[in-house]
Amino acid sequence: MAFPTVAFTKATTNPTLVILGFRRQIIYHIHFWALIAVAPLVLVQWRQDHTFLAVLLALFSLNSVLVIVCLRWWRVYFLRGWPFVLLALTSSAYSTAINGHTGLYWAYPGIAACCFLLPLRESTACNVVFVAIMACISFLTFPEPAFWRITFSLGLTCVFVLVFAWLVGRLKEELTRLATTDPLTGCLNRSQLADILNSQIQMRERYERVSSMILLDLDHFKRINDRWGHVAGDQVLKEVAERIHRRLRESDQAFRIGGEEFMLVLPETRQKDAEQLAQQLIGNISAAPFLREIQVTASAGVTEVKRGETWSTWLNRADQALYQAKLQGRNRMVSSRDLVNRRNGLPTDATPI
Ligand SMILES: Nc1nc2c(ncn2[C@@H]2O[C@H](COP(=O)(O)OP(=O)(O)OP(=O)(O)O)[C@@H](O)[C@H]2O)c(=O)[nH]1
Repeated sequence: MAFPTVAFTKATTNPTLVILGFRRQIIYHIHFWALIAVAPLVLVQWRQDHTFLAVLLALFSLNSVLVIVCLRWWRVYFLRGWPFVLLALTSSAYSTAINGHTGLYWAYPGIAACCFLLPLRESTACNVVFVAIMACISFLTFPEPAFWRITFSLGLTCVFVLVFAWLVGRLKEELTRLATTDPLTGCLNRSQLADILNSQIQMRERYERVSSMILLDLDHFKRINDRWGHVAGDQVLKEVAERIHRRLRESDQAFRIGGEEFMLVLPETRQKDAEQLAQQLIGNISAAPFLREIQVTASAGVTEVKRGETWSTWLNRADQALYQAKLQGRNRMVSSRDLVNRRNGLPTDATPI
């Protein structure tokens, strides 16, 4: 049987968006199948003169339709799972109180859905309260042996599904980490580069917040590989990343965007401060040899984001500055301001380290 699938994300290479797409699929399917199962019961309960229960189930079905429509046509989910959980658990508790076993059966899928719709802490709290309420109702409704069986089986279902949901959450985090970081250096890879640069551009457009970028490239890295071997080259890259991370702020982000090329995104940092940081990083890299004997230098291009530019033009300006640093003899930083000054015939302060 073919499941009703919905394209919740356009084809994307951003792992965070892919995960979000899967989450929406889960939410969609839970609401879709619950609607099919519960909608006919509105009529059944209405006919049995259980008006309050019929109203609860009608509200539940209405909420499911709303969520399905929002997800399918607008790809948004703003209800955060609470209406589903509250209506499902209240209906099954109330139905158990008036219908006995026929209501109780709905408690099990209700518990499972709760674990996937709410964050872990909220679903744990919600399920603990629900099992306690169901224990009270079954104590009053069923003989004592049945009360114990119901309470333990509901509790065990809770534990199983919570453990499963927790593991799925861990798996999701781990997959995101693996998909967004470079395994050698631990820096971010290119997968989220456009999103992160775009968010800095938006901060510039909306709130006049200034961000800067440093492109840092190791000099003559091919020679290091040729002379010391690829394994040593890998070790150098790893240590360069460590030296970079040691110097960065918590809010800064370091990407490895090519073999020996790093990109640093510095929120709330003006060009002048970014230039200083680039000089310090280049100094740190050349100051002490790697693996005790490998002398490494690096060149950098620095630029601040401008109003109205796209992330690719911003990156392009940094790239041109880096190119100039290489042309001017390497082991130095060139600022994009210098390029503009040079074009206008003004003095530049490209700084050899
Ligand atoms: N060990 C190692 N080497 C890599 C890795 N990725 C790329 N490289 C090497 O990095 C070198 C880059 O060489 P080039 O692009 O010519 O740059 P370069 O020698 O640093 O010269 P300039 O950038 O012009 O100073 C190549 O030899 C690649 O094989 C990696 O993950 N590990």
